[in-house]
Amino acid sequence: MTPRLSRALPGTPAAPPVRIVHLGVGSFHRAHQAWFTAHADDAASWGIAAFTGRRPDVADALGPQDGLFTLLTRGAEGDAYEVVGSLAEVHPASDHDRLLELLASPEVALVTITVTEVGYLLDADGRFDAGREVVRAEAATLRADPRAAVGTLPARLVSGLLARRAAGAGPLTVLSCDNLPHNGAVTAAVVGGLAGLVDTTLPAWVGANVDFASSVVDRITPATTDDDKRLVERTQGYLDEAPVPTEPFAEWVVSGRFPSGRPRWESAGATLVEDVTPFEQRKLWLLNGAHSLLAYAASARGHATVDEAVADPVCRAWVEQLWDEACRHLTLPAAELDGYRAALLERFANPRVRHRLAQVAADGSSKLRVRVLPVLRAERAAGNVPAGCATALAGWVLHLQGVGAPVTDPGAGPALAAVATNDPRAAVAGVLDVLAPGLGADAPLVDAVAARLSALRP
Ligand SMILES: NC(=O)c1ccc[n+]([C@@H]2O[C@H](COP(=O)([O-])OP(=O)(O)OC[C@H]3O[C@@H](n4cnc5c(N)ncnc54)[C@H](O)[C@@H]3O)[C@@H](O)[C@H]2O)c1
Ligand SMILES: O=P(O)(O)OC[C@@H](O)[C@@H](O)[C@H](O)[C@H](O)CO
Repeated sequence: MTPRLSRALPGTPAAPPVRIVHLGVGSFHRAHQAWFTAHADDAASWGIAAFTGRRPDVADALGPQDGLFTLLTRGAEGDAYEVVGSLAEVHPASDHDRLLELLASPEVALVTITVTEVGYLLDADGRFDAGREVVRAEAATLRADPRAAVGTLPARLVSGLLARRAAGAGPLTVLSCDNLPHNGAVTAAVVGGLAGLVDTTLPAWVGANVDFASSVVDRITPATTDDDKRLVERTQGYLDEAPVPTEPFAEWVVSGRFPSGRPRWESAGATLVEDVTPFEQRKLWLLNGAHSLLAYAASARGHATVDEAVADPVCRAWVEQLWDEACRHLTLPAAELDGYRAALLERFANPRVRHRLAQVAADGSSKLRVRVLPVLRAERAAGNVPAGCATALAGWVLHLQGVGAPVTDPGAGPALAAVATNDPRAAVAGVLDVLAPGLGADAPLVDAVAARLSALRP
């Protein structure tokens, strides 16, 4: 019988002591932060206790494997396999007591996060949505009992910080690794916002003790398939219920103070900077902007994966158009941007990554605000009507109308209501207003998006 991957198998790495807590252990955390941590030259001192974001699936799969998983790195020419050992513990989100115990320990220096854009509970303007029912309910729960089990990211962090303050466990860094602009400041704002609703003395303690670091993260990591599991079993001779396919490229640009220390991630290739903004805009506007454009507009043309889409000259021209628009507003040197674009096209074209457009398409109502709207606003301020942005937005309208990738977006209610009309201009104006109140009154923009909508409709 094929053995299950675990630390009992010969040659597998030992579990390092836990000094990092991660919230939201999906595929990306394992391909990125867990991999960088395992490759740092002080990896033996930095173990991760990882918690799922909501459902227990990943903890159920990784528990019997002692946190080990196979990273399946899919180069254009072939695969490489590596057992990653930095996850020392894996817990379901429901194991709140363990989260509090860890955050109350002075050994724990860092909390890292990947809970998707939606997990931060932001409103349309990107601010903490303190008016939500779930926020009010979890604030009341924590006021009544600071150790009570809570489920949202802000509430889990606030209850953990209350436990840390009570234990006198010292300062801590909270490091967001989600695709959000200013992810450190956003995390500080959501934690500060909820902290004030729970205990009026907590925001000052947080201000003095918690370092909200920022990072730009990059590694294209599609969801695991059953084929990936079979491939690992066939080639590696063990069963892994949770291998992670990813691409060879990996980038991490980090800015923070790290008062209680951190792994030497730079020894594994990460870049430590004072300000992540130029890298953040480059990545979100070029890589993620193009991804979202393709997820909607290329899936409407019948494409299923990113590599198929960029092999289609029509889709590739849309991407180049969007990139020309974005590059007019990026501050990095032109030669660097040209190199970045060329490398991106190569990464997108990797036929073995099989990144499904339907996966990228999820949660468009949150993603488009940070990936496409900033470029659109900059272009309109410069007097341009950007055709690439218009294609991305027209693709989203079409997607909401049921064409192309399916809609998986709990926040799409108002946009779905806006597109339920036979009048293309009204649908476009309604969607633009949902994305940014007032944008639907921009007649030249509405005309451009409506024209693209007619052109894209199959
Ligand atoms: N996959 C990639 O290529 C990639 C690359 C760069 C950055 N990221 C970032 O990582 C995030 C996760 O990507 P992934 O590939 O690991 O996805 P995944 O589906 O494998 O994991 C998502 C994780 O987020 C949690 N989550 C989802 N919605 C949540 C919510 N509302 N509240 C709390 N937790 C929630 C899930 O429980 C899970 O732990 C992305 O949304 C993005 O911000 C991903
Ligand atoms: O992970 P999401 O859902 O935020 O976005 C889907 C992709 O655009 C994204 O995961 C990219 O592959 C990634 O940002 C590359 O580093």
